[in-house]
Formats: sequence, structure tokens, C-alpha cells
Amino acid sequence: MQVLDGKALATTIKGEMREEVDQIRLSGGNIPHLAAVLIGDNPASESYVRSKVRSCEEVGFHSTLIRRGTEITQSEVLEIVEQLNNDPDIDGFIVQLPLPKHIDEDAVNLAIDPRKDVDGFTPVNVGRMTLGLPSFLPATPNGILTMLDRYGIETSGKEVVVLGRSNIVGTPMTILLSRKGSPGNATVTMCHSRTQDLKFHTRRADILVAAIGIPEMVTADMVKDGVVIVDVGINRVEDDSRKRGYRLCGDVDYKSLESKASAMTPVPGGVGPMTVVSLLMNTLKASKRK
Ligand SMILES: Nc1nc(=O)c2c([nH]1)NC[C@@H]1CN(c3ccc(C(=O)N[C@@H](CCC(=O)O)C(=O)O)cc3)C=[N+]21
Ligand SMILES: [Mg+2]
Repeated sequence: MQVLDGKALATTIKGEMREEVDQIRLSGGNIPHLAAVLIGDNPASESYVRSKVRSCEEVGFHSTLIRRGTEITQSEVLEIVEQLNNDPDIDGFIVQLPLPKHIDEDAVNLAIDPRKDVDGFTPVNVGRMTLGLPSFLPATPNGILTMLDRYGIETSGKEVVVLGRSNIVGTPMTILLSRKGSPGNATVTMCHSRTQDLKFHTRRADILVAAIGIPEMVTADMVKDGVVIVDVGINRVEDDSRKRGYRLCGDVDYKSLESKASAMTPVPGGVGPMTVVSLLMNTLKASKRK
């Protein structure tokens, strides 16, 4: 089985980006500047945002972290978004999800200027993506496309099964893999919590994308020999034998799939680092607007 090493690929791509940023600096161009808004104290969110900021430093971007407590009000969040929309020094920004329960995520998303929406979550970018127009593509699906492309995994004419229908992974993944283009041109089936006879669908998959958030749900009996597995899940499972008290695992039972899959992304070190790289690529693109 081939390990689809997202961490190594992310390092390679970040090296390429660093060279491009060096060129921009030498020619006196605009250095990309990403801002991240982090609200509350969700440990997973803190770790993701930290890795985004660290990655900015690695490639030579400017970055700004805006941190606020859970007690923040809806209008205060909207005010931060408005400031970032209007700050000429900020090329792109993200508001880390999930937000505290009393904040309306849709209202916050709708307030983001699509030109700075490097997550690709706003209606303008989702619409443009769906129509095949230039847009900021959502980071996780785009990271997966980049990985399939760089590893030379053919998608044209393949049976792809996507598990999950979220706005940030399942839905855009389905759209992007079924569109004309490369990677693309796949026959895509989207499955979710109401799907009947899940195994019927998953056993037909040449490529299986798991984005459901249930630890190790996909097992060997659910797939055919030679399947390519993309595991989007990042679950923290209690484990007293670990120093941190938990271990990370995906939505796929990696051990039982190892002898059946032809290629698979590990967790950690698979899709996660590629997500961060896609965000950087979108920020670089946003910075060229000026
Ligand atoms: N506005 C917004 N945009 C996002 O793109 C967004 C978000 N909110 N909320 C949460 C999800 C999740 N996400 C990840 C990013 C990096 C890793 C990552 O780097 N993972 C490492 C390890 C992570 C760890 O050690 O916990 C890995 O898989 O190897 C994971 C998950 C971005 N998301
Ligand atoms: Mg700049």
C-alpha cells in the first residue's frame, strides 16, 4: 500500500511557495498577509490555528492572530470581520470554526468580503466554484485534489464515494470531483447519515473520501481490494497510555485497511497538512489582487 504522505507533500509545496515569496520580496511586491480569528478555547481549534500561523512563518507570509474569549457578542465578531474587510494590509482572513453556540456562523460567513474569503466559504465563492468560475476553493477539498494530482491518482471515469455532506468538505468535494477537469471527471456518490445500505455504495468505490467525523467507522469489509482511501477525519479519542491523554485517529480503521487499500492517507500527516497548504495558496492568490 502506498501511503499518501500529506505532511511530506505539504513541506515540498511550502518550499516552492517560500521561493515565490522570496521573489516577491526581492521585486518589492506585496507580501501575503493572512489573519485568523480564533474565538473561545477549543483545544483542537487552537492547535489548527497555531499550525496555520506557523506555516505562514515558514513560507515568509505575514500573519495576524486575533483572539477573543467565548463571552464575545455577535456584533463584536461582526465588527472584527468588518475591520478585516477594510484593512488594506490584510489580503485574506479566516474565522476559525466552530464558533461559540450563541454566535450565528451563517451571519458571520455572510459578512466576509468574498475577495478576502480564503476559506472559500462565502456564497459568492461557493457559487463561483459550482459554476466553474475562478474562485477561492475550500481548503480541505482543494488540498485533497492537490494530493491526488501530485500522487498521480487518476479520477477520470472512476467511482468516487464521498461520506459526509458538510458545507466545508463533503459537498464541495462532490462538486469538484464530478466537474470537468483534472482531477475531476469522476462519477461521484454522496453518502450521509440517512443513506440506506452504506456498504452497498462503499464497496463500489475506486476512491473513498471519508469525512463524517466518526472515529474508525470505515472498516475493511466495507471496501473492495485496491481502493484509494482519503481520510478527512481528525478525531481525538481518549487514550490514557498517551502523554496527552488522547490519540488522533481518522474516520477509517487504518490498520484493517492497510492490507486492502492500494493507497491511503494517514491521520495525522495526511489531509490536515494539505488543508493548511491550500489556505496558504489561497492567501498568495488573494495577495496578487493588488
Ligand atoms: N474557518 C475554518 N477553516 C478551516 O479550514 C477549518 C476550520 N474553520 N475549522 C476546523 C477545520 C479543521 N481544519 C484542520 C486544519 C489543519 C489540520 C492539521 O494540520 N492536522 C494535523 C494534526 C493536527 C493535530 O495534531 O491535532 C494532521 O492531520 O496531521 C487539521 C484540521 C481546518 N478547519
Ligand atoms: Mg502585504
